[in-house]
Amino acid sequence: MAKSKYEYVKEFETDDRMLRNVYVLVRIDGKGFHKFSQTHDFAKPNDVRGINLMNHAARCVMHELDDILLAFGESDEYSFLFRKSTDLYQRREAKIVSTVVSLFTSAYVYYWNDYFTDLKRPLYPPVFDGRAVLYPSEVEVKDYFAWRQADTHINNLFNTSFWALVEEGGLTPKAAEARLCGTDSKDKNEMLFTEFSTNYSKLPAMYRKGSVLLREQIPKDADKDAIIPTLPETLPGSKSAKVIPAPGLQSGPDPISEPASEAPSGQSTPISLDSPIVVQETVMQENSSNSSSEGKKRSIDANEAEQQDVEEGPAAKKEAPAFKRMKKGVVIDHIDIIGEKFWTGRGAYILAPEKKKKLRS
Ligand SMILES: Nc1nc2c(ncn2[C@@H]2O[C@H](COP(=O)(O)OP(=O)(O)OP(=O)(O)O)[C@@H](O)[C@H]2O)c(=O)[nH]1
Ligand SMILES: [Mg+2]
Repeated sequence: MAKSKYEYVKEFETDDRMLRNVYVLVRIDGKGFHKFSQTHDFAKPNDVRGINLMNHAARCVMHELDDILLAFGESDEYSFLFRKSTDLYQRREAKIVSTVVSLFTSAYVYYWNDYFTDLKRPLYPPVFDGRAVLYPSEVEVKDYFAWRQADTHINNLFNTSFWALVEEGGLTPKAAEARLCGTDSKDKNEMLFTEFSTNYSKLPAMYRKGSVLLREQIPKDADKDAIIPTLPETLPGSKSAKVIPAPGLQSGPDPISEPASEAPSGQSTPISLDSPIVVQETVMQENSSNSSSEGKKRSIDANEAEQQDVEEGPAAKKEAPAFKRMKKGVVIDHIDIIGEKFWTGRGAYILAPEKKKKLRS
């Protein structure tokens, strides 16, 4: 076909294909969410409706883009890690970033009323920006997520202390800030406990640790939304996310070891691991009469499970609950991703070596 005389303008486009064989990390962040949260009367310091809506929007992104292995969200931001060998849009940066941002933002607005049930739609359109960062090795990927989760911890402890002083203690914001100036984590924990009877480590893990989206095995017949558990105290009354208030999801005693002194934002802080909430096992327990043994079957692969159903026959099938038939799904949890325990455990699949794929020439 003959080219039009105007077609030469295409030559002005820049080639923004990102380097191959490195991890692609896309982070989105709400623009002016300080004002947005005030305008929409978000609870301070954490609005459970807002957090669950962010989580829902992030899930939509993961459902759409299979190459995302892991996502982490806190406050008004979400990070998405793509597998090293992703060939999505031939790794063109603008296409990838704009797709993530656009899908996230439209889902945020689309599902708004499921969470903010008394307001049909946001009072003005929320805006998110996005960027892509390339990480050459597993070391930087782990440190990246440690950085974001340490940030969650530091900000949340500060905000919890700040709003306790203002809302319960009657201090002005300025006085509260002055009171917290120079304090470390231990001081804040102590203040919350002695002055406001708040045991910080017992606050919902979703506030303290952020939200982690993983790809794991889920029951084959599970509705992709139904598998998303939420802390009982965070039930948003969502219509689209059928929340399972699983018994194992209460925020129990949580021996998080606080950093000795406040690290500046951006510096990894040694936070110890507590017992993670194992979502899959919780779901299984709900369906199972023998929870402890059934819980161990969480790693059964979909084909393997179907095969077992066939081999074991109808008698075995009667005893075996339906969830033996598994598929990969997106699950949400609020666990420590700082430290090796996560990366060698539930997160092991994320950094596992990929099968060699022929690269496009
Ligand atoms: N009250 C309340 N505020 C929240 C919540 N989540 C996020 N925010 C607000 O969103 C802000 C997010 O921080 P930033 O991204 O640094 O602030 P921003 O106003 O979005 O600024 P830019 O990202 O630079 O545009 C927080 O400082 C809070 O003011 C929430 O659950 N409750
Ligand atoms: Mg922001």
